[in-house]
Amino acid sequence: MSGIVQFENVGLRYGTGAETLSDLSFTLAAGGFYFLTGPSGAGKTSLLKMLYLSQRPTRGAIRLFDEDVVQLRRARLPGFRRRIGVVFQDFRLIPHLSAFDNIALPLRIAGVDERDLVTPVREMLAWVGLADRASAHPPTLSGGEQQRVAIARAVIGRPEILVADEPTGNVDPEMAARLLHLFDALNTLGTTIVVATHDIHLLSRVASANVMRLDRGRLQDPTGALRYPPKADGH
Ligand SMILES: Nc1ncnc2c1ncn2[C@@H]1O[C@H](COP(=O)(O)OP(=O)(O)OP(=O)(O)O)[C@@H](O)[C@H]1O
Repeated sequence: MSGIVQFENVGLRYGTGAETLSDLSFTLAAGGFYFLTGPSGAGKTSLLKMLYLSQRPTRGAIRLFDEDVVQLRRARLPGFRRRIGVVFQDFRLIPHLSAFDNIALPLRIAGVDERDLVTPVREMLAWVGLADRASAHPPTLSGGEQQRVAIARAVIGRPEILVADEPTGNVDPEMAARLLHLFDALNTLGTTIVVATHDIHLLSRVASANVMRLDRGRLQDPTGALRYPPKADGH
């Protein structure tokens, strides 16, 4: 098995300065749960952007769903992106759409019938604790509420990969645990999960999760756990 995501000697340089990310080589197994952690500025968001195809690497190879995506033609990008749910650090909700309509968006884009999307959207609103805010618009929601709408929108279409950048940064510990449970449930259904977080308390909450640590643009992988299959001796 080759993994759903493969990075091979990937490097990223913004402009003409030093590389922001260097020598990234790892494989994520389909159906795995991965945390990406590391200090502020280590490059977590930059790595995720390459994974969800909003940033091309300056060197190296990236394969998604068993296809080389570095030289992907622009016309093919939407097809790949539809298979990846993204929770952006800055949410990126559509301000003139209600919470309900923001969450319904991926289903509408996928052509789901209006009659069939009401129940899943309402269930998702309830799951993230916003059942009574369905008609509220993002500018009238708190940061934590907006974050929960963003998470609901990212997971509702059951993407093959879910990428979440600091998805619990604006919520209290109880809600963070609930959201993580939602990711875990999605993972059980087969979605590969990648969560970038500063919050080291989150890391122990998903027993099956692998932890990827970035430090100054390099991945720390002393045990080789990011290789699939893992090394036979477990070290
Ligand atoms: N578009 C860009 N142009 C130039 N430099 C950038 C750009 N995006 C990020 N950087 C730089 O790349 C480095 C890594 O940033 P990145 O946002 O990936 O780190 P991070 O680990 O996600 O940080 P944080 O935890 O604070 O969100 C930083 O030094 C940042 O200033």
